[in-house]
Amino acid sequence: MSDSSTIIAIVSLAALVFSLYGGASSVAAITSFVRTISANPQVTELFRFIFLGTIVEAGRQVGETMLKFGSSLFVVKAEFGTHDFAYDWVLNYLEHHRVWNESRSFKVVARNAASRPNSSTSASLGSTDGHPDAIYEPAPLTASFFRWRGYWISVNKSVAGYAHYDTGEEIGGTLSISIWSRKRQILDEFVRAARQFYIDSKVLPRRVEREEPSGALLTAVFPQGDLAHDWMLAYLRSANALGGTMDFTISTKQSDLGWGNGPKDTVRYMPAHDTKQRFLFENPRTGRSTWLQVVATPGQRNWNSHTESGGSIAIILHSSDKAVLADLIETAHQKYLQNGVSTVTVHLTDNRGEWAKTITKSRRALSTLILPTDIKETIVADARQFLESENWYNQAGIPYRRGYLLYGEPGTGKSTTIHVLAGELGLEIYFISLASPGIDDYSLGKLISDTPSRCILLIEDIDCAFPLRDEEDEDEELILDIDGQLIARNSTPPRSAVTLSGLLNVLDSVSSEEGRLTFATTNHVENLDPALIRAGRMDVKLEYKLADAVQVEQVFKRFYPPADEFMVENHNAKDKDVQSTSRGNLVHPVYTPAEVDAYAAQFAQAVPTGTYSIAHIQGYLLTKKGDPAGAMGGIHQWLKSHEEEKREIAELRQKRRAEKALRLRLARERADAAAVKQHIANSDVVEETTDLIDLF
Ligand SMILES: Nc1ncnc2c1ncn2[C@@H]1O[C@H](COP(=O)(O)OP(=O)(O)OP(=O)(O)O)[C@@H](O)[C@H]1O
Repeated sequence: MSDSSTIIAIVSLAALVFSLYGGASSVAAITSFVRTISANPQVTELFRFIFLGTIVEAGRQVGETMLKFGSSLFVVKAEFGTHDFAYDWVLNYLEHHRVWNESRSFKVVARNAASRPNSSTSASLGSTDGHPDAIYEPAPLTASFFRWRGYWISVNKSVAGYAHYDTGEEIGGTLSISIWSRKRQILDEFVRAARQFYIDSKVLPRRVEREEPSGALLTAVFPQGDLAHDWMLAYLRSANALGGTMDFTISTKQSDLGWGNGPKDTVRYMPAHDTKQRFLFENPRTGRSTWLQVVATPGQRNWNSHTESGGSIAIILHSSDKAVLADLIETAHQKYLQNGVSTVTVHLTDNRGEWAKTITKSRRALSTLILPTDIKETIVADARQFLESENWYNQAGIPYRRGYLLYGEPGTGKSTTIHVLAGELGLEIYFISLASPGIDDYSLGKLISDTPSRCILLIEDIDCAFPLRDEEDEDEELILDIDGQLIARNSTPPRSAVTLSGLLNVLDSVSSEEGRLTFATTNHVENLDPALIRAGRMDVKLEYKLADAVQVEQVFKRFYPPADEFMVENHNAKDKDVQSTSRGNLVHPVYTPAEVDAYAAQFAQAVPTGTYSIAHIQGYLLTKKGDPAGAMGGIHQWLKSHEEEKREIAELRQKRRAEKALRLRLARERADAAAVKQHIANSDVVEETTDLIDLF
């Protein structure tokens, strides 16, 4: 059928339909109209063009379908969603291969390159000018081709859902790759290579939310107040966990634990609350690395005890292997034991009887504590075992608490022992002096209930509270009026407002059954009430004596540790005055360990055993810093002058005591005389005498 006859047929058909509704006259009009336009060659041409177009389009669609079918046999395709780790592997790998290098279409962002997880295509415009870098990213919808191991691969990055405001990381969107090969395993190889490259290059992974369900992640929460929380904190500090964060809280408070800095720094950097730190956990057992994400949630601050509770550290492990989590906890524990706790925190009270101040002291090594035999190891083991035996105490129905009484001469190491122990066990010290103003039965109870469960409660000089009433204190001063009447007693040490029953109540209270170690120290154990020191309240009693020869020798050696390498190298010079070196600000001659040992032995022989405290000896040695020969040479003179000093003090004391006794006697005599006078004045005898006198 010719084109024109087709048109005539179509139009006639339309005319027929129209005639059914429009009538015969209309049909005739339309038929004549169709005839007229079909005679027009331009109209005929137009209809021919439409017809041909329809055929071409149908052919194209058939061809495309066949091409798709054909290419599925020769091309392997894969799609990666931005919300998955596989996306990060592939994107990182593609960027490394500079796939977008030849591109003409970019998205440019201004950002600090260090904060970008995937920024290898960044074009640095200079980061030293105080402005962020420009980072070139492939524009979405740009297809790129590159060759990989002999295969052509095309890459297409679809429009991202949106970019995270803080990090610039894209959320939503996809990345599709097509590998021009019939072999499926090329895709496997490509993904494996991208994954391995990602692991090796250790790029910062993107952040993930804790709530995000993912079979690729493990989440563990460490609640504040639990020991494992402290282990993790110690690990985060040592691993410089702030490496991946841009959000900090800065503190100059010594009590705040910085995560990325040593304890000696004056300014501490801490992660801003609720931000996510990412860093690599190097597993010492397997030698492999796993990315961690850390979220620290602060707890509620108790302004009385200056403690925090209810917070947590959440760890998201970029691994689904639970053994990695176990390894992480073990590593953190080891780190905590090695050097995690480098300071000891001590809480002090104010004069209103409240926890007011916190100070930190450097941790003291166990080796610096000099006690006879193995007392220190025993006490550390005892406390450690107690802390690990909560279940046992609960099962046995025994209150979970332990009391230690350290008694003996001043300066023999009682306080030092507690300091060392706190460092060893990673516990904080809550220090109460019963003689402090503001401490009475009520405030004592409140203070103790405000302490956390795992801590050391230190009650120093506990005897201040309970001097025996029937024994007169030798330093007591009686204040009498002019008539010898007793006005007041003035005595040292000061009396405490705490009563014995108040203290016993506090020690026995339910709140003190939560794994707390109570330490009491005294120089006068004989003054303590037996009820206070009975087992159950004071379970371990340790006597501290004045130094014996072994201890004296050890203190000496501690003062003059072995020479460092520099000193040893120079030791062979003949003239000791010439080969001096400096330790701190002191310039002193150099001595070998053997020489120091010999001086130490002589020194220990010279000091009479059981006569001086370590604090005393330390005081003398401090005047001979870096000079063991001088220390040895001067000891006899020091002992002599010390003995003289002691004798003088004893004589003075004796004199004062005699004077006091005399004053007391005179005062009593005066008081007796005054009493006699008064009695006479009031008595009938006097009245009668007076009457008699009056009579005369
Ligand atoms: N056994 C010891 N080992 C190491 N150092 C000690 C020892 N005894 C005392 N010292 C040193 O002496 C100083 C005082 O010690 P410490 O305060 O522990 O004595 P103390 O027995 O508690 O005295 P006090 O009864 O007067 O409170 C500290 O600086 C400490 O370094």
